[in-house]
Order: sequence, then structure tokens, then C-alpha cells
Amino acid sequence: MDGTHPLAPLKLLNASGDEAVVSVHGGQLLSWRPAGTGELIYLSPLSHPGEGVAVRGGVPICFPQFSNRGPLPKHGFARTSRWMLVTAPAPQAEVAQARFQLDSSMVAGDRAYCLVLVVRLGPRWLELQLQVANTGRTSWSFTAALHTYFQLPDLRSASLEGLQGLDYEDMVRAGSVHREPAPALGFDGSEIDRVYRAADRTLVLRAPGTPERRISQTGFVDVVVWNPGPAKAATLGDLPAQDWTRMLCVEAGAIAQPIELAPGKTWRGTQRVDLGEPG
Ligand SMILES: O=P(O)(O)OC[C@H]1O[C@@H](O)[C@H](O)[C@@H](O)[C@@H]1O
Repeated sequence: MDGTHPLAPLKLLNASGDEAVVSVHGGQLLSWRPAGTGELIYLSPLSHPGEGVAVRGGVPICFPQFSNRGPLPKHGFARTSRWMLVTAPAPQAEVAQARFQLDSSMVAGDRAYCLVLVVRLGPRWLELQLQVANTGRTSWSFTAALHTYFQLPDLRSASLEGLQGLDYEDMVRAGSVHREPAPALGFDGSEIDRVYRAADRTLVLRAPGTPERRISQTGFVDVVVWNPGPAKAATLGDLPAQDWTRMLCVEAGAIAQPIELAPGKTWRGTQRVDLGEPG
């Protein structure tokens, strides 16, 4: 025992001086601070995670159910479960890496699985990989997402490029499907809650005063764009009223088409963020 509290967040530090913090509560990344930039991940100061209570901010892991698309609690149980650190980062590595695990012996439920989260912190990039293994004797299906909360100086002057031409389910308009006409999304304070399907592109998130973020994914085929806007934010007890202006969720998801997983099989989904020059 080194005296570290078992629930203390783990800090990753790479040779470039970039830092990230991950909590075993939810296996959740809470912070990403590349050297020379400020914090790039939003974490609500009103978030009080605990037994059955999710963190507001960071990168919640939605599994085995995205949102309310099934019988389980919203976004499933992975984000409120206690994960285990299985591989700690080596000191002074160019890419600091840590692995966390959650398996079905740790959580009540009727499917046998082993989840692994691999966090890789490179020079000015961050990659999260979710691995889902079926360790049981029967097939089952799931939906999932890496629900990344990007921190921004002001959402109202931000833009998100790369979604033009894709079909999306608009959850603000009863799930109706539309085709995205805009080369870049802008944000005016209206609630936005969309599942873009088959989004096999690199997206670019830009905002003055912060480096451009190039967001890519593999395994995950859908992208969720979510911001509550002021009216919905006022109903969320764990988000300061004004903080809808400081965040945008761009989530890598496997949602529209649930993943069917046979016994012994493993699925992998990755979200990666590369930084460009300051905006
Ligand atoms: O408040 P929660 O459970 O963390 O969910 C936040 C949002 O998560 C998004 O992924 C969903 O598309 C939204 O519908 C939802 O409101």
C-alpha cells in the first residue's frame, strides 16, 4: 500500500508535459491539459458523483445502452460503476497509457462481459478506446458512446465542421430524420441533441482562444452532438446555469445500429482528438 486512496483519480503525464486525469468512478476521463494550453475537457463544478450518480462532464462511458433506448437507466450502468485500474502509466513515456476494466462479476446484470478502457495520452493528442468482450455463452447486443464534453471559451463563437450531407436523428424534434445541409454547425443557444449516422469523417471543432480540435473515430459509426442550451441547462441540477456556453458534447457512438456480439468476440471503438494551432 502506498497510502493512495483507491478512489483517487489517476493522473497521466507524458514526456511532453501533457496531463490527463481519469477516475475509477465510471472509468471516466475528467481532465485533459496539454502543455501550454488550458483545460480542454469540461467538468461541472456542481457534479457530485457517488453511488449510482454519474459525473457531469469529462468523458462518461455509455454502455450497454445509449440514452433511453432500452429498459436500463439512461446511458446504462458503466458510467456509475466502479472500474478497476489494471495498467498504470509508465513514467516519462512519449505516450502515457493506462487501462481500466469493468467486468460483469463487478456489476449485477444478465450478460457476461469484460469492458476495457484504454487511455492514451500523446503529444497534443488523446485517444480513448472502449473494448467490449462477450465472456458468456450467449450472444447479446448493446449500444454505446464515449460522451466527450469539450470545454470551450464560448460555445456561441464555436463551429463544428464535417457533418454536411449526413443524416441525423433530431432528438429535439421527436427523433425525426434530416440531412445536414451546413458545412459547419454554429450554436445560438438552442438545445441541440442529434445522432448523426455513419459519420466516417474527421470533424473539426474551432473556437477563438483555444486550439482547433480534430475529432476522429474508428469502430464507432455515429456521432452525437449535444448541448442543452439555457432552458434545459436550468433544469439540470448538476450544471451551473451559464455553463451551457462553456461546453459541447461531441460523442463517438454505436447507436442507430446496435452491435451484436457473439460469445468470445471483442468489439473495439475509439475516439481520438488531435490538436491544431491556437484559434
Ligand atoms: O443528463 P445525462 O443523462 O447525462 O444525458 C445528457 C445527454 O446525453 C446525450 O448523449 C443525449 O443525446 C441527450 O439526450 C442527453 O440529455
